[in-house]
Amino acid sequence: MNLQYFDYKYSFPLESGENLAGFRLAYTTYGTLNEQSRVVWICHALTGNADVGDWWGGMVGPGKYFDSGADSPEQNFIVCANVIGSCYGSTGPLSVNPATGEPFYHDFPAVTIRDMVAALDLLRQELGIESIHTCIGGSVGGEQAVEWAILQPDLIQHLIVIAASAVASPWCIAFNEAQRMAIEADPTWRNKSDDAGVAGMKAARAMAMISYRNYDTYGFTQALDNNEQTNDFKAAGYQRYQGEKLAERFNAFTYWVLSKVMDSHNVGRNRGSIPNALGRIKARTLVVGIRSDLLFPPTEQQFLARHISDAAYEEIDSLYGHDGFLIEFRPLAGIIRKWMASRATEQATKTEPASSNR
Ligand SMILES: CC(=O)SCCNC(=O)CCNC(=O)[C@H](O)C(C)(C)COP(=O)(O)OP(=O)(O)OC[C@H]1O[C@@H](n2cnc3c(N)ncnc32)[C@H](O)[C@@H]1OP(=O)(O)O
Ligand SMILES: N[C@@H](CCO)C(=O)O
Repeated sequence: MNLQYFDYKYSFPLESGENLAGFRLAYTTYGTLNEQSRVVWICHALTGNADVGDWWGGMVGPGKYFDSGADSPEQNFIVCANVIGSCYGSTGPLSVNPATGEPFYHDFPAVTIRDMVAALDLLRQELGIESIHTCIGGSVGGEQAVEWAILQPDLIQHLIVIAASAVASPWCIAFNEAQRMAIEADPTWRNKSDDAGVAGMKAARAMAMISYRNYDTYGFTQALDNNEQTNDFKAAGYQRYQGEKLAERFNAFTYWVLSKVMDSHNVGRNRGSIPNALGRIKARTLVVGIRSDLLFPPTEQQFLARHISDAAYEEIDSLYGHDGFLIEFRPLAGIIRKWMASRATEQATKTEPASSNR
């Protein structure tokens, strides 16, 4: 992974009214940036990182839809940055608070999707990117992409939003609160140490998996071994394993902060209404829903598409529910390819000189 760092050394105001005395963003780029480049900005989801070629390997890489190879016709320059508040190289709760010389831990300020996007935009300026050909993200990544398209309507030409919403639903907030209650119930949570609340976070991740997947996912992947079984069910082992797996790469402080980021997402805040906010978007937009998504059900993506002026809506099937955006590469790439081709044809038709009937 070609991880690079952007250090912003000035005071960075947050939506909450608090400030960060500067921040760091870890990011990766693929391809070369020049006048011919097509800039593709990929926004990661809740526990993702800047290494998009790893977690979205079916979409990004040689021969994939987002190919940055010198021989590929698109000449993509792909950027993915770890968001503020996260723990993959960017400033977050485990970073040192310059005011105390100690990690922030519980004192990391509340951040929002808009704060994340403001930081991403400073990185964009640092890279000298004036226009983004495609800004794409799933889940919390899709929320960043939508906010960016609202905040800077002339920046993004093509916006692709997968399994995301305009506003956090009460259902989503309830899932997140239950997870935070699990973290709070961990007696180590008030400790000032990197591993505080880790047992609570494992339980939180197990809860979250139920919202990321669904009844059919578990039925298919964790079926009962036999009719005699009364204990040691596969599904139980899976839940515990997913908690352990996250604990190896994440911490409870970051999990807490990012779950609050999810809750506060509302494009309508201070903008009159949600439709008003979405009405500002000028990017040609593709919104993709996943039929089996329990957490961000397709009605939420249909709402986005209805209120964004130049938007198309598509749906995919997936056994994996919400997490389908991380897994269903083939249908996703197919939908995007088809939509991009139709938009290119439309553009070409619009820019062709009017045909003469003389
Ligand atoms: C930095 C980042 O990771 S970005 C954040 C998000 N990234 C991702 O979610 C990656 C996307 N990929 C995936 O979700 C998966 O790899 C899939 C969906 C492609 C495969 O589906 P699944 O096999 O159901 O994957 P899932 O991740 O749910 O579980 C697989 C793991 O659970 C384990 N597992 C499965 N069933 C059980 C069980 N009954 N008991 C214990 N462990 C189990 C598997 O051995 C496997 O372990 P491994 O990850 O160490 O190899
Ligand atoms: N599996 C995803 C779900 C949230 O979109 C993640 O952990 O980021």
